[in-house]
Amino acid sequence: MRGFYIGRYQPFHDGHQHMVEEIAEEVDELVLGIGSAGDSHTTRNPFTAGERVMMVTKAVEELDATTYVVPIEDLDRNSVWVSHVQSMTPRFDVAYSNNPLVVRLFEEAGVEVRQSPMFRRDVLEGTELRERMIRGRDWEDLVPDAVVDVIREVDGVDRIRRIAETDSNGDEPSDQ
Ligand SMILES: Nc1ncnc2c1ncn2[C@@H]1O[C@H](COP(=O)(O)OP(=O)(O)OP(=O)(O)O)[C@@H](O)[C@H]1O
Ligand SMILES: NC(=O)c1ccc[n+]([C@@H]2O[C@H](COP(=O)(O)O)[C@@H](O)[C@H]2O)c1
Repeated sequence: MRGFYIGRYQPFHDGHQHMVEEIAEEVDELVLGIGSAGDSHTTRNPFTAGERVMMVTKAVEELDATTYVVPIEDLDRNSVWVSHVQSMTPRFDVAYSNNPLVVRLFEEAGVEVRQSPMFRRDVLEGTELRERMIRGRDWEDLVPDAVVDVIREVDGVDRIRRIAETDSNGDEPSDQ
């Protein structure tokens, strides 16, 4: 059986890793979708699709399940988004998500969806991690080691800080 799990992964953190490890116990193969692939260099989406491909590929290297990492750009039309996803990915039997819109779109398209409880959501949230990077607080213990390496390689913390400085009020833009 093949599963699909999509996220923006800005960045890929231990909550995602926890979910991926649980999913890997249920499936033989796993397709990881890098969502909003066209977005980068904003406070909400600082990392490029390529950088996120590196984070995810390295973080899941040790899993038993074969994994495929596929960047997927957003569409203006939610009603055809599932077809768009399916056109870009290996065929899958079940989709995993805790995002209500994603769950609804897959269910309406007749795809089985599995949800799971959030894991340590007080700290394991992309928004919280980006905020910590901007404010110079500890974040490294909340992501897989491979993700720390990638963020260092691309000088990601410096990028996020510079982007936040040039935003008018430092808040994340409500672009979604
Ligand atoms: N701590 C967590 N435990 C379990 N699932 C999580 C956790 N954090 C995110 N997820 C789920 O992983 C998927 C991808 O999430 P996403 O990349 O948006 O991360 P996020 O932490 O919610 O980031 P952001 O704060 O940037 O929106 C979604 O289905 C989301 O609900
Ligand atoms: N119409 C669309 O393009 C559409 C619809 C639903 C989800 N998505 C994407 O799927 C991903 C879902 O991941 P998150 O759970 O991290 O939000 C996001 O990148 C989101 O933009 C896109």
